[in-house]
Amino acid sequence: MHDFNAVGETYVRFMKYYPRSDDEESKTNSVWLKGHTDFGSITILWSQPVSALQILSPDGKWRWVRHVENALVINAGDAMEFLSGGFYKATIHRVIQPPSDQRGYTRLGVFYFAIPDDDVRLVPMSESPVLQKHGIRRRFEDSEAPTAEVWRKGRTAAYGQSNLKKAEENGVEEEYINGVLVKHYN
Ligand SMILES: O=C(O)CCC(=O)C(=O)O
Ligand SMILES: [Fe+2]
Repeated sequence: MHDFNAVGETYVRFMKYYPRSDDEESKTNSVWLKGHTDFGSITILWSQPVSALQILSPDGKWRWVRHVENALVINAGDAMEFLSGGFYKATIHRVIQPPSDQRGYTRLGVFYFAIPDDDVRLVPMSESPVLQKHGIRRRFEDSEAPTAEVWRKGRTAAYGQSNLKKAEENGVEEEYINGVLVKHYN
């Protein structure tokens, strides 16, 4: 599934966030990267001291991911949710302006995005006794489940391009990618 010799797009990203002006912050509501899920299986983030990453908790509150020295933060992604039949939910996370005592620093991010090999079909591992015990939630009929390649290309192509429709109730932006509802949380 994550075979070193197979074709796929597992990658490492190194990213620097520079402090923004008050004008930029007010135009973007202090959101640096909108709420989203990553599309691979897991993402490994090196914990680093300038807080900015938040996750959306099931109670609807955004919570800071606290820095722990030398720790790794692991996010489950879409592929993990599909393969585990919903047992592991893709983490909804965002990046916002750091708390006031940490503003003014350049923030470094180092991320490892593990993505299943291109030819892996994202169907639940229904032979797993754990999933059988907890129940399997399918997002697609197995016959229509996308491969990792189709899913990652769909999600990548959609970045910044699609016309997002604001959902009436809560202001969450939504789009369909290969028949699956993808949400962007502000
Ligand atoms: O900067 C961060 O801590 C997270 C970045 C992120 O979520 C992403 O690049 O997908
Ligand atoms: Fe992310």
